[in-house]
Amino acid sequence: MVKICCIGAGYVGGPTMAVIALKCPEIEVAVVDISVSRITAWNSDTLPIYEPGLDEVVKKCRGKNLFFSSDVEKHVSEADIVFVSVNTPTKTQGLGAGKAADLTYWESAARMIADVSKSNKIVVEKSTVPVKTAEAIEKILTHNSKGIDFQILSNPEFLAEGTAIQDLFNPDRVLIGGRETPEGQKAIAALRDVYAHWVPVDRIICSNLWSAELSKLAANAFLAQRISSVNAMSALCEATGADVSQVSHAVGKDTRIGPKFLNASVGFGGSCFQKDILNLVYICECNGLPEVANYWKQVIKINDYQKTRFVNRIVSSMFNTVSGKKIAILGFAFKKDTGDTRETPAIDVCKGLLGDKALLSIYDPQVNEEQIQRDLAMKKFDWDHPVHLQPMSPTSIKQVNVVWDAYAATKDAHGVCILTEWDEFKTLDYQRIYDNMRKPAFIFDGRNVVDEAKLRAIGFIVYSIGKPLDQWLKDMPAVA
Ligand SMILES: NC(=O)c1ccc[n+]([C@@H]2O[C@H](COP(=O)([O-])OP(=O)(O)OC[C@H]3O[C@@H](n4cnc5c(N)ncnc54)[C@H](O)[C@@H]3O)[C@@H](O)[C@H]2O)c1
Ligand SMILES: O=c1ccn([C@@H]2O[C@H](COP(=O)(O)OP(=O)(O)O[C@H]3O[C@H](CO)[C@@H](O)[C@H](O)[C@H]3O)[C@@H](O)[C@H]2O)c(=O)[nH]1
Repeated sequence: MVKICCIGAGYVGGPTMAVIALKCPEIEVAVVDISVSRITAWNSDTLPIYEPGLDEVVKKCRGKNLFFSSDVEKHVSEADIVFVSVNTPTKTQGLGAGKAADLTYWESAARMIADVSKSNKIVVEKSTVPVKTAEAIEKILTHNSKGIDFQILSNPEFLAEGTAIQDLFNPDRVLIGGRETPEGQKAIAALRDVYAHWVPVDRIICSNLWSAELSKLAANAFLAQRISSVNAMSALCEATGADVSQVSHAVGKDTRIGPKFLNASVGFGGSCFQKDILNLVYICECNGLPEVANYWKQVIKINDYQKTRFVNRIVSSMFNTVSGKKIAILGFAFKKDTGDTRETPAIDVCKGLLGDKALLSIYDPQVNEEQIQRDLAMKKFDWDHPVHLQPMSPTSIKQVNVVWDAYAATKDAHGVCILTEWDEFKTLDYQRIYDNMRKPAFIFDGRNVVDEAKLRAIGFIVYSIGKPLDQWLKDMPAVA
């Protein structure tokens, strides 16, 4: 029986391995992690991550050919294929701080693999890593190999959160990079056989190692660039009276451009886009390509601009101060259908409003108070470390109140900000919300989910990203 072990039971390792176990009943899959609490949660009825469809897949395989364990060394030593799906955070100190990927966790996983291995292994990079990481890992493994043969493959993951199971069941492509030697090609074939259990072979792309590593960074940079492009347009739409939804629709109808990923928003979030672009920028700089680095840096700059612009709109339209005013925040996750808050634009918007002394009442159907307080207290990039190594927040922020209902959040509020596109925000009883708010009552829609005309008819002053402005907002221009 082929044995697979995945180091890292996170958003990628957990769902990816659960799907491999489901689709390949004759393969034994073990997912291991240094975080005991994560493993305990994977073995319980409440999984550590919320992802539609994940519970069913885990329930079908857990205890049969899918195991979650904190006995990392045992499972690694027994495996034929070892996936490494650990954190690759942005460095916060030292060379490349604020940009370069911190490979501490990757390196420690590689050294552990070398230490405990007694048989030949294929080691698969699942984490997103800088180009040429495979070479570094190869050096660590071969210098400590005790005669064991290690083949390194790059198999980046393209799943998006909220649709992870769907994406894993039906991927646009699976990418496998390996050495162009006979042994490298044999390793590629072995991994291809695993995916071929359910992925059509024409969607399994094989390449050299460096192309596979770079393709992951490139794909995320292109996706994020589309959002920054449409967000840049949204600012111009507000200035000119154009409507960004109409512009996106018209532009996306061009089959060369396509309609996806053209929704203007308060900014992109999530654990990957910013981190991976910063990593790409650093690699360009290290390779003596400052123009290319600056080109990609702009994608992040526009994203930061969009979040600041949103906060400035709120404050300026509410008579240039939100001090002591209750503002309801609807949605805190970085997108709908996930409880993940990593790099969510809500953190920057909330911090901006708190900086102007607002009182925040936050509601998100999947994010609890402890998480929100941690996020608002944490320093930039600290979130991307194993949970038990993250600094604890010393105190909770008193101006922040977390509630479990949109109506409680909005009661007596001066303004409402929609920061995640949860479906339930489309069908709220906005008349009831308006009746219970202070007047004038404002709605700032950072996701373009509400029907502005209906809300205006109720009496709200409405701001929707990239849409023609109310007279009120035109009269109170925001400083960009
Ligand atoms: N989240 C996504 O949607 C996504 C998608 C594609 C790629 N990625 C990439 O995949 C990687 C993992 O991302 P994630 O979102 O799953 O992160 P995560 O933080 O959810 O999970 C990583 C896990 O690795 C564990 N870990 C760290 N070092 C370890 C070690 N030495 N031994 C055992 N366990 C260890 C941590 O405790 C943690 O549970 C990152 O490189 C990320 O960029 C993420
Ligand atoms: O038109 C759009 C599409 C997305 N977003 C925002 O962009 C962010 C990222 O969304 P999405 O890409 O759907 O989610 P992620 O889970 O971050 O997935 C991205 O990052 C993963 C990690 O690398 C990759 O595997 C995926 O392919 C890539 O889509 C979220 O805040 C979205 O709200 C927009 O603002 N407008």
